[in-house]
Amino acid sequence: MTLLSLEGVTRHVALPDRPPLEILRGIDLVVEAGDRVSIVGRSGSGKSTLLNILGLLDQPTTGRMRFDDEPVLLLSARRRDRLRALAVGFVFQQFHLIEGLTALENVQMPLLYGSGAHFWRRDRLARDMLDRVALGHRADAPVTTLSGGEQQRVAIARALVRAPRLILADEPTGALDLETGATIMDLLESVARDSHAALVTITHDVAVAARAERMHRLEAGVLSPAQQVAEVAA
Ligand SMILES: Nc1ncnc2c1ncn2[C@@H]1O[C@H](COP(=O)(O)OP(=O)(O)OP(=O)(O)O)[C@@H](O)[C@H]1O
Repeated sequence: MTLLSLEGVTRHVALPDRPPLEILRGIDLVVEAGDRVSIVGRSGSGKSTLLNILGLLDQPTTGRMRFDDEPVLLLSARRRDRLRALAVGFVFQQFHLIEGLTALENVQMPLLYGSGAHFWRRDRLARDMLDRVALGHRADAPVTTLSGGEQQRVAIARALVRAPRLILADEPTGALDLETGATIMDLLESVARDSHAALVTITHDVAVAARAERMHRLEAGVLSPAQQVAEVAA
């Protein structure tokens, strides 16, 4: 079942006294439910711009995009925000945890704005998620006392606590050493698989990209499928 599809998607930015900047050009991409996809690109290739579109944070300038069979460009901003909150979990390079809060409170954050059932069960749901990332014993620790790898595990628990159908991971291992990064990818893939969520990883790290079932290369705003690691590394 197709979760997300983009057809001929572009993103232009208006610049004063100059023609618009074409950041993304003719992007075609299909993400199936439970898929594992990676997108590799150098700095400035348009990765963040594409991630914002995939995560319903920004709109394409032109083209077609469907999320869960809904035409994204025709949705109201309110409906799009709701769809994002329900269906998308984000994992970032710099974790983006709230420093004054504990691990448990961070994981509960997305549940504060969810349905009543989520809200009232937030303690149990967040503790279960922390158990799944093997951090149940640190639930009450302030996140600032955790290591980088542990903080990323909290961020993964937070991204998954509302059981999103799409997880967007933006350089998820970028702030971690090699070994911790590999452990984090193992964990991210396994919790995504258990939750039947599709995982789209955006990275410049070819080893991380090669873990996906399907690789793509983004170059100067053009996305192309890559069969082999050598194609994304080139
Ligand atoms: N609002 C904007 N106004 C002008 N230029 C922009 C704007 N947004 C993005 N760009 C330019 O578009 C290009 C792609 O930006 P984007 O942030 O998507 O790249 P990226 O691949 O994520 O880069 P990095 O890996 O360095 O974060 C860059 O050259 C950037 O400077």
